[in-house]
Amino acid sequence: MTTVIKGGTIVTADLTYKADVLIENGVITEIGPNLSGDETLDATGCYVMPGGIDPHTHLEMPFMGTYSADDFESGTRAALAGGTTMVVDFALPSPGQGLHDALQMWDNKSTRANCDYSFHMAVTWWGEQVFNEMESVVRDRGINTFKHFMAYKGALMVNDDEMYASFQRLAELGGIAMVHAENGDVVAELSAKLLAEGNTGPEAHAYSRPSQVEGEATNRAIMIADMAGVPLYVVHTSCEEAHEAIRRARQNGKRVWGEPLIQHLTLDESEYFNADWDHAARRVMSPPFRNKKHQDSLWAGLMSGSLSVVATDHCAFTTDQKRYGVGDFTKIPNGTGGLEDRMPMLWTHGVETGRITPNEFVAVTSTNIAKILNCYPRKGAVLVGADADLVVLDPNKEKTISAATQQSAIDYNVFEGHKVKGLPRFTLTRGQVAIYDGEIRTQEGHGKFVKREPNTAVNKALSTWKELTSPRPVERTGIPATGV
Ligand SMILES: NC(=O)NCCC(=O)O
Ligand SMILES: [Zn+2]
Ligand SMILES: [Zn+2]
Repeated sequence: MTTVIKGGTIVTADLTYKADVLIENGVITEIGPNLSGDETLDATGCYVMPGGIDPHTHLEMPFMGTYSADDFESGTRAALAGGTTMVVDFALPSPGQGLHDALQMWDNKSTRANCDYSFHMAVTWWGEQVFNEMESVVRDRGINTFKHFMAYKGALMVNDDEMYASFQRLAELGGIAMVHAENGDVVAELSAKLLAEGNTGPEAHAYSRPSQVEGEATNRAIMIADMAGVPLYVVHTSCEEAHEAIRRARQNGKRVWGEPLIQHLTLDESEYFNADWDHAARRVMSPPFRNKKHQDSLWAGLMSGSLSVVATDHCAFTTDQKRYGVGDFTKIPNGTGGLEDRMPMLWTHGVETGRITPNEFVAVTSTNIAKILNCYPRKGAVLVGADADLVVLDPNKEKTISAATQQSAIDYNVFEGHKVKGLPRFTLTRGQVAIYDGEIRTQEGHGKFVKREPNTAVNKALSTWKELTSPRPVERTGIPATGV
């Protein structure tokens, strides 16, 4: 059975051209004019693009005394409805738990996925077992990215010595370090002070995490990664201070990538000052939403290339779950949704406004991610031989975002009421049409795990450079006799 996508304009990270796309057994087999197949998808007036890759999700994650509400079934259904065809979730060992043990739990949950997925591994504690298991996680399981939380003190946070040890290990293994960059010690101090002064509401979450805590931690992680000789990926970059650290590091030749979220690009801190407790608490996430100055910085980073990708950090909690934090903002589960909305929100606020081009849109939602995480060109490409993970985006299709019509399991949407233009006419996951003109045709269990090899070109270049410039003894001709 073959499928042809006919009459559309192909938009990739570097090209825009008219052609049909032929798909057989889940992969692209031909691109060109006048193709035909058993099934035809009419893409007239549409852009045919690589499906989105969301590099940062937390599906059914145990966190802050509960589990995030979207699992691999509802989460990947939401993803496909919005044009995203692959998610990368974080396998999170609890303190003392082995990495393979945690992976087993994520393997069990992910069997329900509707689209392909991969995992990042989190380093939530440090010891010989973690050091040893990292090797087989990279070599046997095909996971080359390891996240370190510099915040969530007393829970997931690791200290600088642990981070440095883990980064060095990753440099040896050809992996990539990731960080949640916030100074967890300062956040803990500020939170305790705010609570003691009677600041218990959701707005205090934002007060407890000013942009300086993120800027400091981002810069610290960059310097530690540079000393360890490992490439660094900074998740959910939300502010100018963090962006500035990334921008400066990149200009100085360091291998660093920054990942803004669609929430930080389009929603601001005024949400926390809403008089309705539920409204504000539903938007509690770390880092918190910022002001317009920070948003402009993030947009400029995407336009100039100092920031590389756009994610969601999809970690959705219901209103009831958010209410665990009534009377104490530190108990509000941190996280917001966005899987269904990332692509349409970015198209609307990025492409429709002229802030980014359609090709840049493809780069930051898909191709750059596939290249950094090392699954390109199987993913993130419209090329013969690539998986047929595609979105046929209709630039004239509009909707108003509403929890009433969303795929996510939660009872609200942080983008509620936002009008978006640029929606999938079709979304294909390895050739299977999962979204057909608004109709959900997802298949639970269709998704497969995507292995990602270590030692990317960036790893090789960085380790070559580090080796070349490493400290070595000076060769001297005349060495004086030992003094008495
Ligand atoms: N971001 C957030 O608030 N929740 C998800 C966990 C994390 O990435 O920090
Ligand atoms: Zn985080
Ligand atoms: Zn996250």
